[in-house]
Amino acid sequence: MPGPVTKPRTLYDKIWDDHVVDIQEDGLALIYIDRHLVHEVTSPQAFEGLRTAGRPVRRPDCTLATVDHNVPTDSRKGFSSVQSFVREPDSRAQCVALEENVKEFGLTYFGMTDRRQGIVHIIGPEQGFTLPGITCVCGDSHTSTHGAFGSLAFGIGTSEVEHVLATQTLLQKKAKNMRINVDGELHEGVTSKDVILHIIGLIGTAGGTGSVIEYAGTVFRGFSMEARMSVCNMSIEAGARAGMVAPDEVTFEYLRNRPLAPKGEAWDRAVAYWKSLISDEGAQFDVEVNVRAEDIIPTVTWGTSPQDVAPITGAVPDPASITDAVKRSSVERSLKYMGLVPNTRIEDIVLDKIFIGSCTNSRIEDLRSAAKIVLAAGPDAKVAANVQAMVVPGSGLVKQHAEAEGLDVIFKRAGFDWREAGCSMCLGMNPDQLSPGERCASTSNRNFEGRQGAGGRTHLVSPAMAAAAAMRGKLTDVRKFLGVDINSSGKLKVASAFDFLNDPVLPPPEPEKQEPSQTSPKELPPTETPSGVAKFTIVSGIAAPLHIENVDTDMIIPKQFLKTLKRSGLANALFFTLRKDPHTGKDTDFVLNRAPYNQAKILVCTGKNFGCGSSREHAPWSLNDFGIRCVIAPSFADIFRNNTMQNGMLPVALSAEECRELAADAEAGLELEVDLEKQEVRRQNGKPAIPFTTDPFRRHCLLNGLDDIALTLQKVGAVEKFELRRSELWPWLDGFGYKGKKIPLRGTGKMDW
Ligand SMILES: CC(C)[C@H](C(=O)O)[C@@H](O)C(=O)O
Ligand code: SF4
Repeated sequence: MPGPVTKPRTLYDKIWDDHVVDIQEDGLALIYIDRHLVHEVTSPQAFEGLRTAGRPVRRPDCTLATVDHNVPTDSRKGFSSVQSFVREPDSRAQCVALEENVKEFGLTYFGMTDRRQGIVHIIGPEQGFTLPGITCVCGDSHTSTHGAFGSLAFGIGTSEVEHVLATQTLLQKKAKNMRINVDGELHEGVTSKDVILHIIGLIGTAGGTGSVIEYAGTVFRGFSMEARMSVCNMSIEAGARAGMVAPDEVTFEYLRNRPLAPKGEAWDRAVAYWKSLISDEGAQFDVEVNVRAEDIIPTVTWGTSPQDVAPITGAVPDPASITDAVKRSSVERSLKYMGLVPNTRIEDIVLDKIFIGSCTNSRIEDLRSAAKIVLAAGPDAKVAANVQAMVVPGSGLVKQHAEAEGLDVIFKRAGFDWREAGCSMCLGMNPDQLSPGERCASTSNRNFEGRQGAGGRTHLVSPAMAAAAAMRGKLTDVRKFLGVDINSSGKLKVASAFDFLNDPVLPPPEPEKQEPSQTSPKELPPTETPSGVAKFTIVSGIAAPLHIENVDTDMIIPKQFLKTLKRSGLANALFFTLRKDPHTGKDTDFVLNRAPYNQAKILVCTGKNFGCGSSREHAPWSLNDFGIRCVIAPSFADIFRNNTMQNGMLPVALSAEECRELAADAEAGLELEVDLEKQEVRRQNGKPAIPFTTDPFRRHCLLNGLDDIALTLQKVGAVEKFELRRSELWPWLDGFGYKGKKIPLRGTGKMDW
């Protein structure tokens, strides 16, 4: 008898199905989390929450912590303690808090004297903590990096960090399946970074919203793990929930013998399972994008969004040629911030700083590719006199590896600064920052306003392009160092990188309407459950209009305010760079500084993709502190939307037209009323209320002020049952540890935990 016909599934479908602990009728699932990475910026409030509720960490064996964002990258030769080494008091407080928390909760921790310390997204793969087929989370948006191993890896906010620490699960709605195929052969000098920048240029920073991207095609198959990680890393810049590449021999070879990878018989069992992790023939993707490898050439960004890309042979766009008014004004704004004149040739852009580092590009292969260009410039070639250049390896082990290969010597001889591991000038939470007006070619992933320092200007590039830029002092086509005949490799659709401005590859995003639920309130958890968050029923009051697209969370709250150990006190930090004049420190005329909008309870944004970028829950915290309880926009970035609802706030997605109408009401001084029970926005001008939809479970929780963690803890039986099954099917996921496998450490030889 023929067996049951199973529907072909995607790689994402398979990992999802293998992790569902419990599913509600409305499709919201409780999924098990196999690996949790923790860093000092997004965890203090989560640990504090556990402490207050008297909850332990459920799976310390599946949790790994390190310090990365705040650590100074100065030499640690004279290091004696975190207290004396981290001089900036708020940075120090976060590092010390993590040290205390890992001790109190019994977690594995790579501290500053441990050579395994580094950026979370570098150390997870390096240790074999990241494995194929797992779910992996971290309070950090670039957790998407780990999807390169064929895992479901995504960033979460601090409330969700607390949820995972307490329950080892998360409440999730299944995302859409999106596949990006890049086939053909890349031109010489074109790297994984150019590929992902090109893709983001094509689909835009909201192109992947609500989706998990699978990267497929010959180009990704041919990529090393390092290259796949750089691509998956920037999935978040494409708006996606996660990015992934199906595991193959390249993946297995990378993982073999890593300290935390399975060994012996467990390894064979694991590989057999990992080999099943491919999208089946005929599996359905909701969105599919095809890119020709030959169309990609070294790519850079010119503006303040990762989608503002241009081929190195191109020029800065001219707003005058853009018909769409919102896009035109966004390009004008970017060019003004970037200090660039329309039509400037990209190769004429002169730089002040070069940064080679970050979780996108600070692995050994990245450093090799940069060093190769330095060498190609000639044995005595030096960094151009007008620039300062720095290399920041992603982890202590990458640094050690690079030094063993002599890469440090190549860099130092040419005049690069060779630093210790950390996030460094990617974000500048430590002392490595751009000064106002300084222009930097950076191998990081975000070129937002003020990202690398207030007033700093960032051009995103590959490590090889960064090295070329360092040697020439301006943005430079790296192929000039490789002896490539640029004209012959270029029957290129050079305009393609600008095409998104007028001709998007993807259809414009639909407003986010939810399906009405089948779930009856009876089936939802009881309202007597211990309540932890503020209720949201009706909010009425002043609405502030905002006409910006892709409002990123760096813009909502800049990095200097992420150093807090609390969830409150952030009202003044909200939209800080827009609200304060950088020179005088005085209030600008930004909408939230003006009466009556300084009393706003609702924010109406007419641009799509509100809250994109970083996972910082500080963004909704600061909105809340300011008094804004509801944000209305055409679409929201996934992590931001979750974060708001964790804080008793409501994101309302309406069509662009409806948002424009409500913004017009706001501009006319008319108040709005948002009613979650009735799911409508009421207006004062006699026009009909505008209906909206919210996920039924979330609505129930908001209306009743329910705390997710308390609700999930009621399902502990299902979680235990799942864990038993997990131990049987995937035994290598349990109880990792370094017992008996201690890596000798520098200095005292003591472990940090
Ligand atoms: C600090 C953290 C919340 C943040 C992120 O989520 O991405 C940071 O890593 C960043 O790159 O902005
Ligand atoms: S994007 Fe930058 S700041 Fe964020 S984790 Fe990566 S290196 Fe650190």
